[in-house]
Amino acid sequence: MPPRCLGPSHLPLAPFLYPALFRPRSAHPTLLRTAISRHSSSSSSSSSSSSTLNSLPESRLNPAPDDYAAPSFADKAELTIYAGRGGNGCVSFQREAFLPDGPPNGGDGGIGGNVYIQAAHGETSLHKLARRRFIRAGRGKHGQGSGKGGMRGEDVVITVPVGTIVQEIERHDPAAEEELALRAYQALKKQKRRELLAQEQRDREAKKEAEQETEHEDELEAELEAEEDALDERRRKKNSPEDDYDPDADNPEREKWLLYPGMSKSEMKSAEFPKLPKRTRFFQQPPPPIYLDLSRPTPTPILLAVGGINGLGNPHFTSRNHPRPVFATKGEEAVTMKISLELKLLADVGLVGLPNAGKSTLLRALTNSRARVGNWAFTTLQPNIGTVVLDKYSGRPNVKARRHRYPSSSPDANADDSTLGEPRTRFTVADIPGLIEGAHLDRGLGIAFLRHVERAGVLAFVIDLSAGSAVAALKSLWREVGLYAEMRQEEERSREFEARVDWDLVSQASRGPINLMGASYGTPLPMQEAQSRTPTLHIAGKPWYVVATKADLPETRENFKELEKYLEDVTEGREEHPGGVEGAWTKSCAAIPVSAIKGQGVERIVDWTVGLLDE
Ligand SMILES: Nc1nc2c(ncn2[C@@H]2O[C@H](COP(=O)(O)OP(=O)(O)OP(=O)(O)O)[C@@H](O)[C@H]2O)c(=O)[nH]1
Ligand SMILES: [Mg+2]
Repeated sequence: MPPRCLGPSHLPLAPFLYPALFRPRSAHPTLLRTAISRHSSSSSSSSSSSSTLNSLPESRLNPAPDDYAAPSFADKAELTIYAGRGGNGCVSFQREAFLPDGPPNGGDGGIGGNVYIQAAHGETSLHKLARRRFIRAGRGKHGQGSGKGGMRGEDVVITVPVGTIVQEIERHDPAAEEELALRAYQALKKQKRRELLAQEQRDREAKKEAEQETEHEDELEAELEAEEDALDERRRKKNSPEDDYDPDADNPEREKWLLYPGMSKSEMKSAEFPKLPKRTRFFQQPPPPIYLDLSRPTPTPILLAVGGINGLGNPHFTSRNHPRPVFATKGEEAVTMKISLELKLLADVGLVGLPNAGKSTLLRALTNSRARVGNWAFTTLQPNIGTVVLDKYSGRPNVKARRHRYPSSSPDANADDSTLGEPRTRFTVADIPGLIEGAHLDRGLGIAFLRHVERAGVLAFVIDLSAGSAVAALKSLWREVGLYAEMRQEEERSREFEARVDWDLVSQASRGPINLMGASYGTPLPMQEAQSRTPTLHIAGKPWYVVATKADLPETRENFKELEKYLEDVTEGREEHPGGVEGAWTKSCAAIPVSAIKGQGVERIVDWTVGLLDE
């Protein structure tokens, strides 16, 4: 269905909104009435006082410079996460009256807690996580006497906003390191044994030769000499550092044992341990590097770092050789990981414009936002998100919409169940700081904020009709956006990380936390692959339109006419796309004249946007 926009006949607007220039589309009277009543009530309610900045009365849409709400916001955070280590096993024996040598009854330690991550609606910023910096899961408690097992360490779930990208920076996995140390030790041991055997062989051969060469007369003398030599040799070997080598002394496995408290050092040194039982973690640690693109709410938490294995109590080691084992095993150290979180807000519409174009005023006019407005460049320093409510819960939605889908989801992927198939009741609008020429080179407030509109379903270019040629402004904005998109694509291509979330599997998993690398989930599917396949055009492939704002100001009409003519040419193919991108979306390029400060014309934006989102 084509985007809908209200025709001039339905709009009791001032002549500066050029109704004759606006292309007629199907109208939606219900929406119109509510939208108009909302804005007229909001502007009339506060028309008594007057603003110091312009001649218009102070209102919600023309607020005083200090009338704004600035919620805390951070779109980047770096966290160090610590999974909990496992609790130690306990060495203990039953003691009772008339039972001096009771059986072993040491309890097992508790398993360490895991660290998970989950994307949820409702979260909009990473500032709390950025302040925390460290996240620790609970450690498993040690086992106790009388067979008491230690408590399991508490799991931690990191909740992030939908649209967060998680990247692993570094990790320390003691279990993997231990495994390496053990392998190195076994290789060394093998080599030593081989050397010893070779030495013995050589000695035997030398002795044999000496025996053959010796004459009968001095046989006795030679034998004595040989014996002396052998004795010397043995003495020399004994004093040599090589002979000090005790194959078991630096066995890394010894480190894993825990001995009965109060045992002397020599006892500890001479203690003989059985073979360590082979144990695996209950959850498998996802292999490095982790890369997650949480562009949809995750129904269940995703595992990041696995807690350590618990130690075993001494009853596990009772055997014929060790009827009263005075040892237990220690709990395993757990994974430590450094991750970076980057939030790309997921709004349906992204407002892109030069500084002071009127983006924040437009956001205020469209939504209940209290974004800061000021007559100077870079009033907005952080992205603002507002929600346009279409359904007033008065029975049926004001705008009939089909399905609400996430813009970044691939067509065949299952979206979050809670939002699929529902009529559209709202959409979100992101207002970002203004862009200046060279923004893609990080000039002005730079590209840092362009990523917030990168994922929007629709782009709205907000252009100030009173500030020079609107066509030139549009071209310059598209140039910046296009160059940014190019840079992002380069980045994506050279990215070595592979995403590892299989969203289909994630949505199938009905309950319990997700272990991405668990055997039951099979080979992980690189989600990024699915995503990078679709947006070859990246931002240029998205539907867009122009909001020509400040239309109430004098002498803006010609500028708008020129803009509209230009956009018509772009739609018809007579002019190339303003960003010069081949194959970019030019299906129905429209310019909507508005006076955001008076709340006039903004309802057209709502209707047009819904049309584009549902296209
Ligand atoms: N006359 C008129 N003035 C407007 C309109 N919209 C915004 N303004 C004024 O333009 C100035 C800038 O508005 P903002 O909404 O702060 O502009 P912005 O694009 O968010 O600016 P930055 O955040 O700095 O990029 C303010 O003084 C507004 O009152 C409009 O429709 N008509
Ligand atoms: Mg602003």
